[in-house]
Amino acid sequence: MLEVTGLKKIYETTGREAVGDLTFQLDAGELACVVGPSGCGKTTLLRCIAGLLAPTAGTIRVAGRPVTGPPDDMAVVFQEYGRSLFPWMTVQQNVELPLKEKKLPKARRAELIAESLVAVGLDDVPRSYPWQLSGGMQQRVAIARALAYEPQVLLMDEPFAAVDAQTRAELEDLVLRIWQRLGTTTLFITHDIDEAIYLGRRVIVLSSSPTVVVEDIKVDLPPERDQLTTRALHRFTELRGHVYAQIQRAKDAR
Ligand SMILES: Nc1ncnc2c1ncn2[C@@H]1O[C@H](COP(=O)(O)OP(=O)(O)OP(=O)(O)O)[C@@H](O)[C@H]1O
Repeated sequence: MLEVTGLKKIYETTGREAVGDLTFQLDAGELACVVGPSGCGKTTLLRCIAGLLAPTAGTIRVAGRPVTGPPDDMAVVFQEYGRSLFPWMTVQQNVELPLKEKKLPKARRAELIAESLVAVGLDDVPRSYPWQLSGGMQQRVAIARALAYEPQVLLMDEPFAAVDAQTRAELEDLVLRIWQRLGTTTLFITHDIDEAIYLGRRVIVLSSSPTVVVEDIKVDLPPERDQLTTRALHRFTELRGHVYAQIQRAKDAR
């Protein structure tokens, strides 16, 4: 569903090689997390996949089609929910906007808005404005907007970095529930090793810039995740230690 092959990105303005040579694939329905040291090019990778930035070399394909601009069948949830929602539009209107772009008929739009707001637990505030909601609720709106769009691939760029720890745990479980129900191919970028292991069925560990894949780990934890019991498993601690060591090694190798 998603193929990144030999991706390289040099920022022309500074000559900085952010991404060196990245290759990985995601099968349809997979949920993989990407972790790496700070500044290792995670956002650069995401922008290239989302068609917002042209790679210097290499190719990205979604469902076999090369990405040359923002793909129709992809949705992105960014870290900064405050800046990704339109403050003059209600929750419902924010969710509806990309559906209008997709030229869906009104009745279908209404159905998708209702379903996605129920999925994120916001069906009681469709007529509120983003600024009337908490940070966690605003990020739920951004997730609902991505889901309503019914993307083939969902990209999430550190979506919970700006919310408090309790809201973060709730939103992580929300992502898992939705993924288990819809099976959307999801690439989740985070700097948080625990979050990557908790959510991911695979964790792709990146090196420092110029970035390569250091390791692609299969997370062999029970498929049903629980904030308390999963994180208390011996295997969870082992995986965390392993990923941490890999990232330290990647940093030291600079
Ligand atoms: N527009 C830009 N122009 C020039 N260099 C850039 C640009 N954006 C990012 N970089 C550089 O590319 C490298 C990777 O940055 P990027 O933001 O992709 O990393 P990141 O892993 O997302 O960082 P963080 O963990 O801090 O979120 C950094 O050295 C950064 O300074």
